Amino acid sequence: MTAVVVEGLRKAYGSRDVLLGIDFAVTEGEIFALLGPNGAGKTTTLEILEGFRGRDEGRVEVLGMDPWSSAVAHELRERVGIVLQDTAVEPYLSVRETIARDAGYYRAPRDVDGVIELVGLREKRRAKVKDLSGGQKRRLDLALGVVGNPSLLFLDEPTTGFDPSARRSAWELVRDLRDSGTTIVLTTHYMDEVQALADSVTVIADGRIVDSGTPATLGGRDKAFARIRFELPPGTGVLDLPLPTAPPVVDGMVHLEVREPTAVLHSLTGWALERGTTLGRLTVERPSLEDVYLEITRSFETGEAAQSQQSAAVRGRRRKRSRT
Ligand SMILES: Nc1ncnc2c1ncn2[C@@H]1O[C@H](COP(=O)(O)OP(=O)(O)OP(=O)(O)O)[C@@H](O)[C@H]1O
Repeated sequence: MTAVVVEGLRKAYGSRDVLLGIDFAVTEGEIFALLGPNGAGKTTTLEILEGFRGRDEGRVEVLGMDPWSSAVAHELRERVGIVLQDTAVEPYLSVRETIARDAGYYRAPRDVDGVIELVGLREKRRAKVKDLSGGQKRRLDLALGVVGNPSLLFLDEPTTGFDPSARRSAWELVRDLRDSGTTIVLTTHYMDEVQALADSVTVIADGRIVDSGTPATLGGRDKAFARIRFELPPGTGVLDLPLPTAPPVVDGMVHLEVREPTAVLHSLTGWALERGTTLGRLTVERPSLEDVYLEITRSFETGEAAQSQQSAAVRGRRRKRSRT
């Protein structure tokens, strides 16, 4: 089953085309990551899916509904959770009061104390919102996104400002939500977050989809050459190595690139052991998700710095949830 369908989606702000006909689908029960450089059009896409922004062209379905149709606004609010980059909440309410108040807006909310536990704010449940740290405030945002027990959850850069251990807990929470059947659409600039969480990934740049796949296959990562590096054992030369051709040696390290490293490693390590020696500082690496992401988006980065500043400047205005 498909939770979100986007086909031929186009959007312009004035004369500036921002989405140039994008297509993607989110399968029910998966964590779907929408990635792209600053100004690529991710927030615009999310806002269209969330029903905060209209589109110029294309088909958009969220849980089988058109998010821009006012007839479904109530149903969408019941079934879709949203964690924005910064949610406005009453500063003088306590954490528990804030969550309990939001819970009251839903037909079948989660248990308030259960949600507080889930996001790790038990110690802070009586603290006023204004006294929370940045990371604790983001946890509260997360709590407000899930308290309605949504079947689809939008997470816009959910762990920005979290310390490493809070990020791990947030990842666990997101996985738990997915495992309990919630579909999750995530945007983030952290590739380790994508690697840890995403079932599928779509990269958008300059208003177009430029690649999609899983964290393992994006950018042909699974087919990329493996890089093997090791120190040439003392008293040996490259020609002694059990390899068809002599590999390059840079700063005393042998550099090899092979499609499938198992057999090569087997003969190299066997060769070293037979000689009673080792392959010092041996590493085997494939390109990381960050490497392939940077490669995919490299050509789109130029000229985006100015756009990104513009993007930050307009964010405040757009995040007021007005329908435009
Ligand atoms: N309300 C608006 N009016 C005019 N231009 C806008 C508006 N909102 C966004 N833009 C422009 O549309 C482009 C896409 O912006 P968007 O915020 O969707 O990108 P993004 O991928 O979310 O970026 P970031 O990673 O910086 O959050 C940017 O060039 C931005 O300046």
